[in-house]
Amino acid sequence: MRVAVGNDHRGVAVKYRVVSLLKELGHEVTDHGTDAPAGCDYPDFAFVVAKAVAGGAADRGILLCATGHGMCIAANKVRGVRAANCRDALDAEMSRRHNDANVLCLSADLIGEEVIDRMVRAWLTADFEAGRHQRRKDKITAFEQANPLPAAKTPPPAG
Ligand SMILES: O=C(CO)[C@H](O)[C@H](O)[C@H](O)COP(=O)(O)O
Repeated sequence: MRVAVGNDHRGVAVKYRVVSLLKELGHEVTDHGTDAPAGCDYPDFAFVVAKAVAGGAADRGILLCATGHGMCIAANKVRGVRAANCRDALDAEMSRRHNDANVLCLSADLIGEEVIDRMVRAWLTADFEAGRHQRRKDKITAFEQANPLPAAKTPPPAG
């Protein structure tokens, strides 16, 4: 799978671990995150990854910040993105099975490394169940199409 990854300054170390795991699992990774410890702004990275997924340049996205909340809020502003901020492997798996989440948001501060590994593995292997969940997903898509947000502009360089 082609996986776009993004992070702010709080997610640098965990990003390296996630990128390494993704490569080990055979995925093609594009790292859109910062490598610098200097404070920066999570929306700059969330929008790049979300647009890569929504536009088809990536199959999935993974975003990391201190809690995952900021990344998740920002990513879900991009039409076609279904970002889920998850805390454990079952949570991540359910975001795929019921919600067809295409972006996984992770907390770099609140989740242990081993749990993050399990989450990434579970999220990448779980399939959308469709069925009744397809109807609900379709309602979200229809809402997005009826209430379009303005297209996100390319964010300025971080820093
Ligand atoms: O948006 C967030 C929290 O809801 C992200 O986790 C950010 O990483 C965090 O807010 C950054 O905080 P900092 O004090 O500027 O490092």
